[in-house]
This record gives sequence, C-alpha cells and structure tokens, in this order.
Amino acid sequence: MKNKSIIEVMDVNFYYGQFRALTDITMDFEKNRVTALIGPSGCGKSTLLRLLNRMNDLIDGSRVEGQVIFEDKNIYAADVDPVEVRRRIGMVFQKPNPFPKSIFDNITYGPKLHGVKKRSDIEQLVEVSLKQSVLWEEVKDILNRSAMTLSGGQQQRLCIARALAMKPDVLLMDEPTSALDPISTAKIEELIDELRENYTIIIVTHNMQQAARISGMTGFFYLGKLIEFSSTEKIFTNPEKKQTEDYITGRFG
Ligand SMILES: Nc1ncnc2c1ncn2[C@@H]1O[C@H](COP(=O)(O)OP(=O)(O)OP(=O)(O)O)[C@@H](O)[C@H]1O
Repeated sequence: MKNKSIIEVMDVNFYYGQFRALTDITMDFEKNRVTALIGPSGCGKSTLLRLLNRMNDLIDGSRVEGQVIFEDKNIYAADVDPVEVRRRIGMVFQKPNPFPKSIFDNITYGPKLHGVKKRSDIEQLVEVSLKQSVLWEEVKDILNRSAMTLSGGQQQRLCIARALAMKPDVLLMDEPTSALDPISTAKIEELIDELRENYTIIIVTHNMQQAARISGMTGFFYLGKLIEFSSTEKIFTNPEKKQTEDYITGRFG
C-alpha cells in the first residue's frame, strides 16, 4: 500500500551555471519509506538529494526551477528559512565527517545552537540518539573521548546519531556505506531498516544489492532524467524501461 507523500518534487530543473544537471524531475517520496536513488556516475543522484534540503544553495552559480513541496510548502519559497529546512530534513554524507570534538559534543552541538539548554535534556538526547543509531553500548563509557578515535563505521553511526539529535522527519543519505567495510555496512543497513519505522529515508547508492535489500521504492536516473520510478521489487525484477534493465543487469554504468 502507498504511504502518504512527505516530499513532492514538481517539474524540477537544476543548473550548475549553464549546465543543466537535472531535467523535468517530478516524483513523490513516501513517508516512512526508504527510497533508493540509483544510476550511473554523474546522472544527478547527489544533486537531487542535495536539492531536497537546500544544500545546493551553498554552491555558487547554481539555480533551481520548479518546486519541492515538503509538508504542503515549497522549500524554495522566499519566506522559508533554509536552516530550518535542513533541521527537518537531515543529511548523512559518504565519508563520515564527525566534528573534531568529543562524542558527546558531536551530538549536542546542533541542538545547543537550536536552544536546547537544560543539562538533563541534553544528556537524555545524547543517550536516545546514540541508542537509535545502535552505538550507545560501544561508546557509553567513553563519551568524552574524541570522535576522531572511533572506527569509520562507528563514526558513520555517530554522524547518523548527530543527524537524529536534531529530530528530523527525513534523513538524506549520500552513499553512506561506500567508505565502510562489509560488517559496518551491514550494521548501517540494519539501522536504516529500524529507522524506517519513524523516519523517511532517501538514499543514494551505487550498490545495487544494497538498494534491493533496504529500499521500498527505487528511482533510476540517467543523464539528469528520472527514467523509471517504482517499487524496488518491480525495478529489480520487471522494469518497464530497457535502460533500467541494462543498468541493473550490469550492462552499463
Ligand atoms: N558543484 C558542481 N559544479 C558543476 N557541476 C557539477 C557540480 N556538482 C556536480 N556537477 C555535475 O552535475 C552532474 C551530476 O552530478 P551528481 O554529483 O549529482 O551525480 P551523481 O549521479 O551523484 O554521480 P556520482 O554517482 O558519481 O556521485 C555531473 O555531470 C557533475 O559533473
């Protein structure tokens, strides 16, 4: 059954200067669903992901046409605060990028900036976020240690905890496991499956098995266009378009 949409992308074109990186993208992201964005290198997956929380605003010369509706409002409307958009729609990057601070401070940095002050609230937030990202047991006794001393997989789970501490509705993940070993990758995939209960997750991945394992919906992109968007099962077993089939069977890309 189809869940309610949380983000609707309507007639979006995206430009880096003169170069059009996305053409006529229209798609809905369902609430509490994992959606995978797949396609060959340079097809625009990361551009689309960054566009969903106005991360592309930070790139000089970039321009968006069309609308991205998040809970009934265009996030590109003049009166929308991009900082608030990014709080509600969080992001996890390819390479774990903890702050060079303690594990504790990594989690509390954003919430403190947003006005969470009470010590007991802060401690509670640290514990809950680390439990949600299944890191608590490994770090509960070393919260004051530098985040940089954690393994890559632990750092990525810390980055997920840091994003969750902002109490987002949506998590955008840009190839979150591509820098990780298979065991850490499996842990993050399990985590994504658990988070799906309470969050909407949109993930860019180059790993076809990963898309098939963790997502409910999959969008296939090619040269800046959304070629096919359907249930993951359909995309991987019975795609409508030849380009999709060629890509998922490894004939190109
Ligand atoms: N900051 C930028 N300035 C100019 N062009 C860019 C910029 N970022 C991306 N592009 C171009 O936009 C197109 C889409 O890039 P994007 O990173 O979205 O693709 P992708 O599908 O995520 O690729 P990959 O899988 O390799 O990460 C590419 O042609 C890329 O060269």
